[in-house]
Amino acid sequence: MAMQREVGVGDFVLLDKIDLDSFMKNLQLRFKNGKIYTYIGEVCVSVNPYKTMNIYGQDYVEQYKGRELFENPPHIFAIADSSHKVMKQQGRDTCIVISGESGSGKTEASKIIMKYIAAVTNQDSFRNPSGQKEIERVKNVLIQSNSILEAFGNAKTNRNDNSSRFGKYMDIHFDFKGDPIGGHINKYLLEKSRVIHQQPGERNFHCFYQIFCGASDDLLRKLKLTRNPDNFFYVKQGNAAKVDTINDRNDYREVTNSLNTLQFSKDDQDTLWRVVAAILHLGNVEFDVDEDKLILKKGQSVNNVAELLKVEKSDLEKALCERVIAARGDIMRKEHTETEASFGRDAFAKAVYDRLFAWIVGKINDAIAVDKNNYSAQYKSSLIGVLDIYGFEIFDNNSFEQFCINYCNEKLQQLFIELVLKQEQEEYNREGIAWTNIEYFNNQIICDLVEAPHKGIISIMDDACKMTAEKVTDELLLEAMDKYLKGHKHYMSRQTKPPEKTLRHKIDFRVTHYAGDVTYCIIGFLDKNKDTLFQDFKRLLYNSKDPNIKEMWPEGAQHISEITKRPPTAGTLFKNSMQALVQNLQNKEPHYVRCIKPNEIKSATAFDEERVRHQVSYLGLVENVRVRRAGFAYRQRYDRFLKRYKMISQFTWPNFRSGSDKDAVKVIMDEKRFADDVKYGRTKIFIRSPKTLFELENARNDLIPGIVTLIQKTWRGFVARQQYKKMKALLTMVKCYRQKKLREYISSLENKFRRVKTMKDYGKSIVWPAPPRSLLNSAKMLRSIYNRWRAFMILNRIPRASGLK
Ligand SMILES: Nc1ncnc2c1ncn2[C@@H]1O[C@H](COP(=O)(O)OP(=O)(O)OP(=O)(O)O)[C@@H](O)[C@H]1O
Repeated sequence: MAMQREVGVGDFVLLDKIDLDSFMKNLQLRFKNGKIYTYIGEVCVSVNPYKTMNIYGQDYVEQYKGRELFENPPHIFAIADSSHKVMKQQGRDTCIVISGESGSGKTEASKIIMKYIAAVTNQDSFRNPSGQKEIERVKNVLIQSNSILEAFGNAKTNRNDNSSRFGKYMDIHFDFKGDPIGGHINKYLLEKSRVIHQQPGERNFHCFYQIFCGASDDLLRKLKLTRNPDNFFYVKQGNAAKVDTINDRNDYREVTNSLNTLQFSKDDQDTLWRVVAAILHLGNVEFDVDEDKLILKKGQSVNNVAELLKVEKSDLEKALCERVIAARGDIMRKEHTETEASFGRDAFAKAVYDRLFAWIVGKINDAIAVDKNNYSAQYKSSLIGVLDIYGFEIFDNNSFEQFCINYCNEKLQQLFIELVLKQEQEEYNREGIAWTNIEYFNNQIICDLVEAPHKGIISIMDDACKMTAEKVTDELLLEAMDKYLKGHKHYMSRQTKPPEKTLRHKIDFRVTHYAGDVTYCIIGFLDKNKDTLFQDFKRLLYNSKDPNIKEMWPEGAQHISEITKRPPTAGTLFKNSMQALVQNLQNKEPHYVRCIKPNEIKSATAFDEERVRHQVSYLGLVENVRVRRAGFAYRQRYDRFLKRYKMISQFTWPNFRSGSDKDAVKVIMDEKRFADDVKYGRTKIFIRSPKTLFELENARNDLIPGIVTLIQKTWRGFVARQQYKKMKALLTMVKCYRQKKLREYISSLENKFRRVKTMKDYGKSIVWPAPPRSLLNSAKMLRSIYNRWRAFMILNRIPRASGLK
């Protein structure tokens, strides 16, 4: 809560005015000053710094470990720590939802969170070294799974060199001590169209290039590949086919290491690269028409595909050129047109890759699953879910994919608002403070527009897909949508609203999302929703001699007569997965990281105001501030509040002795005349306006120098007194020591010289003991006294008169 020393405000809730302009001003000010994190209550807004920040080291881990959010400047570590703390202390499942557009830093954020959790766990390892090893293994496996997922699920796009082309939800399971013991990954909507087509300047998935740079000559030979990707149609269209030799080679090595760590067997790895190579060869399969008959152009590609997928070449050729259809109960084969054949080949390539990716995720899940033998059910475990999912997308041309992604955002936003409101209301209830009803945007109406049974867009699309294939077109689908949705507040097309000239006739429709209007082009919706893959391909792969490939295509086992059974459409599958995701998240204590991309040029300094403004709107951030604030800008527990501000009243400084913490807080607020701006809950104080808090902070800051001087003075006095005491004690010790040594010396002399008078030589033969250093002078004096005495005794023996003779 050190907001005074912050740049701008560290929490948007403390803005004087809640509107987009004030929000932007604060965000920009903080970004320019290197503050990339800002809170909205417990939500962390993160702006991609596009440079290495020195804020993730061990020193920062120590600073944030076990601390409350308000104790330190805003940081993503604080969100990770809070999530881990709730999970560990209250045994509740938590989740961290990370959202933002492509390149805004979601994946980096999820990696930072995972590394933080790895850094703060498994710390009492000395008690149980074998347990420690297992936890270290789990952490390592969880982190290494990233490089595999990135190789197969990420690609270079025009917006991000390492863009995740799928949504990811990862559960990390913890034991009762809060140490990670395993995990599970769910993937959503892999952008499989990238396998067959890339925009200019973009690349296919990384693995397609890694293989050319990293694989040994021997492996390349087995995969029937040359080192040059330009020979393969599926990787060269983006004009970015040029591999980044060093990076791709290093990444290949890293992936191979990770595959080994995650226990992908040699056979598994063999399957994996064979399938990737098969797709590359499939892209080179071409068709021709010879005397009205569809034929495959001559070349090695089909042979290569068949060999790599371990299927019969003749079966593959058949599947590429014709399909089985059921007509009035009869099973017949129908030859493709050339267009159908190319479409079928591409659908095949996409589906094979999609299944491969799903299989990889499944294998990773096997490797990171909680070991039930090690952690028996009696140990209650909790989890943290990390959701790294695509943000709202609006392009010049929006298609089925953007439609799904935006629907996903709509649902998550709805969930977010619901959960924040629920949390707020619960807190108000607990504290006995009356809830102020606030107006907020209800996304449910848009979610319904998409997902409602019978009259939602997905349902209308499904109905269209069920109609006899030949007759239905995208145009007819749009007509059906117009018919059912005409008059809906959030839907329009040129047909339902003719004056809307920006919409193209029979091509466009527009949805008013919470983040703004998005125009979708209907062309391709039907095909993408149907996601047709001819049954022949499924059977072909089910009959592969490679058991891994067979395992990827279980539905190929269906009997030929079952072909008319329609699999669920892409839209319905996505809708179901979103509904399951939301249901899953609903049961968890949520934490949010909202990522923002400051510019399009990957610059560490540029702040493209217009682009950021859009993102702030798409993420609904100003709405978040309004809901979070719900009448009160700030709230805090009495004990913590008192600890921070007790110095500003003479009645509470240094200690308040006439009542509870709440009474003390009341005394402060009354004395400073803030009583009208606050409400007193059962355990917390609620402050309405940020101004009050700033004034409290100012008062505190004015007093701090005096207090610091006082503390320094007291401390210095204390230290000096301690030193004085120590010195005195030391002198006494020295004195005692010297006296002791003297006593010892004297007594040894006494012993030696006791009978000196009776000795003939008066003790000349006596060896003097070495004196202690501190008595060197005294010893010298004693010796000279003795010498004089001895001389006297000798002279005394001589009669006085003898010398006179
Ligand atoms: N905290 C950070 N510190 C330094 N650089 C960062 C940080 N966050 C993001 N970046 C930079 O921005 C790039 C894009 O980030 P990231 O891949 O996480 O975006 P994303 O939101 O996951 O995008 P996509 O949706 O396309 O996958 C990173 O490769 C990295 O260079």
